[in-house]
Amino acid sequence: MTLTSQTSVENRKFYKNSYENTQLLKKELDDASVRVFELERKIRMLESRVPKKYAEVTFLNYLKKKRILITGGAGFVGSHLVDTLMLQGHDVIVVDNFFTGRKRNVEQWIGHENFELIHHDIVNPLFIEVDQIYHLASPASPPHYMQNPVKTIKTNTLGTINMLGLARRVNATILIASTSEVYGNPDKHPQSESYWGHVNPIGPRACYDEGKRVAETLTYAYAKQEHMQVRVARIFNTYGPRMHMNDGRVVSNFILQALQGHGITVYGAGNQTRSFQYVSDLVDGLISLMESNYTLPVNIGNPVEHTINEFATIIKDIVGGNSEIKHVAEVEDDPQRRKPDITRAKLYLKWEPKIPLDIGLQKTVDYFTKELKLFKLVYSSNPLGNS
Ligand SMILES: O=C(O)[C@H]1O[C@H](OP(=O)(O)OP(=O)(O)OC[C@H]2O[C@@H](n3ccc(=O)[nH]c3=O)[C@H](O)[C@@H]2O)[C@H](O)[C@@H](O)[C@@H]1O
Repeated sequence: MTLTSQTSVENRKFYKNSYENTQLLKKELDDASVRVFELERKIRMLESRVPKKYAEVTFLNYLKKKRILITGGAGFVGSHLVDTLMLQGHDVIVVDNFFTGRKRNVEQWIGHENFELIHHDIVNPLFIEVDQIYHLASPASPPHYMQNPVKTIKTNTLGTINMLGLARRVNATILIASTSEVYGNPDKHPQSESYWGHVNPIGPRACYDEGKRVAETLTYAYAKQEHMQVRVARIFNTYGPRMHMNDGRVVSNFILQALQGHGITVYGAGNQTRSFQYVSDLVDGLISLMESNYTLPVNIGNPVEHTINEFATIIKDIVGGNSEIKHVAEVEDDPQRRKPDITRAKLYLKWEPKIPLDIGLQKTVDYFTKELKLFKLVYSSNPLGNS
């Protein structure tokens, strides 16, 4: 064998060995990740056997402590409201059918003496004793509410009747979570509460838009006829941690796409606008409204408005990476401009949003980064998703 051919054999051997070593290391790393994941699961299981540590809640005497029902309390917004009201020291009862809500969102309170979780669909009547009701139950993301439009209408009509009936029976104050969607594709800008809206009653969004409009109508009919204490919050686009990975709304879609280096999907030309509020601002607004004496609808939203194109760039800049912004088909009846006029909230609730978009988005990006890591670990250890 010549010297050159001997060297090339050695080179091949060297590369083969280092390739095999890398593959071996990669496999060991993957196995270690799975083992860490399984150990974490075991630790969680063992921890569940020892008495749980809860965040410290304020002590309220029986005159100040309220029994508060939150329908949809295991959902994205509901669970943040649960946290705040629990920390304030109230008795909190969550009712959820877990269609879009998750036990995981409220697991931090399960077992606490002030907390109760009821698996129940509010389309059926509910008989409990409470002082206040935050009625949040309904899917809110367009792909979710359009998936079963009849159920969405039932939840917002029958469900609302049941909750108004409960409030009447026990003389509770009830807050209805309405939406900016009652303004439809608005021909007035920004939208104030006196605007009656521009809704297509037979379009794909109608199940939600009209469902919420009927919910408002029912609320004021009950208030007038039964002399009840009612509050109506018209909630504008809201984002933050605990949004579902499959939520389908723009904030979670764009962040997850940017984090994974996928194309950022702008629907249509991207000139449509939205104004985004961080979830803690919404929670403060809802509590201020409930505690006020104001009975007419109030917009709760952040008036800082962006086009969806601008929003895609903002998220891309925060996340970094190489995602491209790609334009895909527009969605039917997509509202073209949306921005709340919050004069009423400022005047009657002394409320306005505090969290700037960049701060709120950073917290949301951090949340989705963790969620994605967990999802990948679960998936790699159990690709069929069997439990
Ligand atoms: O986020 C919310 O709180 C609101 O979200 C929805 O209303 P919408 O404004 O249509 O919410 P998104 O689905 O997040 O869409 C916002 C805009 O982004 C666009 N979009 C969405 C998702 C996506 O991947 N790409 C994209 O360009 C949509 O076409 C739309 O113009 C709900 O219908 C409201 O009830 C709810 O208050």
